[in-house]
Amino acid sequence: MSPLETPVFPSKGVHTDTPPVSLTDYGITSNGFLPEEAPLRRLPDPYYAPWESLVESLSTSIAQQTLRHQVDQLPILSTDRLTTEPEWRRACVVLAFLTHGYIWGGETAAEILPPPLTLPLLTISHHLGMPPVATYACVNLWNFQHPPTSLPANLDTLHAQHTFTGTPDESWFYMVSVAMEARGAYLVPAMLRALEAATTRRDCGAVAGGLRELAAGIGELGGLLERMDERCDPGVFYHRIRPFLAGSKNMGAAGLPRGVFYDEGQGGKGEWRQLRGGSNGQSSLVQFLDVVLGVEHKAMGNSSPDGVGSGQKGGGMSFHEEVRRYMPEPHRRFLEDVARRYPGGMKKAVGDLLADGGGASREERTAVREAFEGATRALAEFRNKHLQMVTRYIIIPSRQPNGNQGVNLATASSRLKGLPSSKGKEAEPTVKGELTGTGGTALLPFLKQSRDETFQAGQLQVR
Ligand code: HEM
Repeated sequence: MSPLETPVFPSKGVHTDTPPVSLTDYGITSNGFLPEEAPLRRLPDPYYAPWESLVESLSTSIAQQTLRHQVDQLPILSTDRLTTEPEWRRACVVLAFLTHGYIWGGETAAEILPPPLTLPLLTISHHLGMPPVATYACVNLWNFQHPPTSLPANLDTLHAQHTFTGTPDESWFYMVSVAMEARGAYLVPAMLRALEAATTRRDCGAVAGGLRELAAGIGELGGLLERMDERCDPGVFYHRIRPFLAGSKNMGAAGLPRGVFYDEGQGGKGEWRQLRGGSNGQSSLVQFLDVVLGVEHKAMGNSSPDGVGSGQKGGGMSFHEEVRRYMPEPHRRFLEDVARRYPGGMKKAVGDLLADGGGASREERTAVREAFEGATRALAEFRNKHLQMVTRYIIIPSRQPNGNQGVNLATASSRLKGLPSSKGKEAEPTVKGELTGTGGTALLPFLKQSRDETFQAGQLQVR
């Protein structure tokens, strides 16, 4: 059976090979949340040549500060000629790069996005079920290339199709995530089977085996994460790459007090929007691991309005819940359906197994408990590695002068503004100045809370 035919949600209590729902319904492939085939390199219809030629020379136009003028001259192209999903995704990648290049690629931030960008981008993002910005899907999931004989899990042969800076560091930064998504892909069907074994068959051997597999898989993801240092320089990341991924939320200090106006032409029609920037926090794979284990995140990014004019508010929602809106719609739906199908995930299922035994021996129950604790520890350790990386790539460079250029628009917004933390207190002034993530989060307290919530999930009540 191929991974695509793996039963996802067989009827409860019945072990059947006929899946009522399959992973393909959620856009999940044998590469997990990555597409099955490497993304298109170009839109096939020559009608889209104006977009393609601009994105091809993106880093040069940004460096020469000609991009805005070129975008302003673009014709307003229709999305009617996008016929397949890979084409819609390709169009999203192209316009997301052009959009962030337009906003952040000048002496001052551009507050107004022109109709040649906004009109097609709004239609495309609506089609894909994501906000009209450079999401994790645009810069990572749909922006890679690899040789035909290689697999996307092989980080050494992966390259980004597009970057803002033209640096190998930026390509590597994106490709580390792509390799992680590919490496973790097998965990999706494997963990659904383990959840099924825990909740319907109550098969201790399968549950313990699945959880051990999960711990090992997370360890591999952590190994890939640590390879970031090989080819992505922290100074290049902080001063040159990261500013382009910034959003329009909490960006007053960078010249976007109202966010960005998406000008839809027709005499001033349009909307001010405040949206998060591109962040790996939008990875569906990592959130899937949380759902599987039953990790509950309450940490908030911040209390600023989000999605102004769209009727959506960030307030009251945890960061993890909020960023699901930045995932492709089928992936978001998948996470919601899995959480609904297995409420409380493994934490609840393992707790139930341990509480009533279900005929399992003491040894079997001990094995399940230890495997569960090991898997949650592995995910918390992954988050610890990530925290260390954030220190190396954001906290330390934020103390050092920017040797490359005078103005760094997006980092200007990172200065301490006394953002409220999730506990309602002022954000911890751990490091003078730099405290917010590209998504606008009060950085270190938020990441530490996410890690601690993962450790807490491993504390089973039943003994
Ligand atoms: C140079 C490397 C990296 C840096 C500097 C970095 C920075 C950050 C920052 C600032 C946040 C806070 C949220 C936000 O601003 O949106 C964040 C969150 C997050 N990042 Fe990274 N990141 C890096 C690499 C990665 C990679 C490769 C992954 C793997 C997919 C990842 C996964 C996450 C996740 C899942 C969150 C949400 C918080 C959590 O669930 O623990 N990051 N990251």
